[in-house]
Amino acid sequence: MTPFITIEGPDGAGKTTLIKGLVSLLKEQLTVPLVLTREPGGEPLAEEIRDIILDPTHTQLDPRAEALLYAASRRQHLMNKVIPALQQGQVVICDRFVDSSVAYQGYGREIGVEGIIAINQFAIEDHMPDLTIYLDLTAEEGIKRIKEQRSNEMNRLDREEIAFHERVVTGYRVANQKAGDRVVTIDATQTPEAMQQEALNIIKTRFPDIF
Ligand SMILES: Nc1ncnc2c1ncn2[C@@H]1O[C@H](COP(=O)(O)OP(=O)(O)OP(=O)(O)O)[C@@H](O)[C@H]1O
Ligand SMILES: Cc1cn([C@H]2C[C@H](O)[C@@H](COP(=O)(O)O)O2)c(=O)[nH]c1=O
Repeated sequence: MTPFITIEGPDGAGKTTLIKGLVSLLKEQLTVPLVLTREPGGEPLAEEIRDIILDPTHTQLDPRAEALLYAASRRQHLMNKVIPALQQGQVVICDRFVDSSVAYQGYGREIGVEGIIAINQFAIEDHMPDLTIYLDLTAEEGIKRIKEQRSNEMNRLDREEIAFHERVVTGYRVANQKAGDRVVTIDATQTPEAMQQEALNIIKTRFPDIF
């Protein structure tokens, strides 16, 4: 089976920027096809759920309803895009997956990790990523980047108070320590080019057979 690789990190850590550069490097070097996708979303119905979740006017969305919507979007995307691609021998790179729910809903919303893991086990069964690359940045730096460079595109989650984003970063770091070698951390204060090269090297070391 080809690998399922996820990219994680707090808002503004540089996931979108990293993925863009990494995908062009990978396309030159991989011997198998590559599918790039994202959560929430990645396929038509899941994208509709994304629009509901991230709409800045949906300020009344209940935290547990939000967690369930992320899990529903995840299930839909997993069944209709990720698993079929892996079965066809494609490498899947996904911008966010279940670790985001643990960090944002479990820690950020303070729902608790056990409940989030339970609803996500129902959603994903045993389909965990083979590798997760975590971009480590403080909440303050990530939100600063977004406010300075992308303030016209701030979604409902981006607009949360800084304490929420700090809990998200703490949550990621605690959860990563329990995840063993599935999660590899990259220092996201580096230049985009240095981060892309480091991510490429991590993937080459872990999955030499796809190059
Ligand atoms: N390594 C970097 N150093 C400095 N600025 C960066 C770096 N990578 C990305 N940026 C800038 O930070 C902002 C956020 O980057 P990007 O959209 O890639 O982050 P993201 O992790 O995808 O954010 P989100 O989770 O909110 O979608 C952008 O304006 C981008 O140009
Ligand atoms: C998958 C997932 C995402 N989130 C949050 C994280 C971000 O703030 C938004 C998605 O926006 P992006 O620009 O595509 O990163 O949603 C979350 O809270 N829980 C999740 O499971």
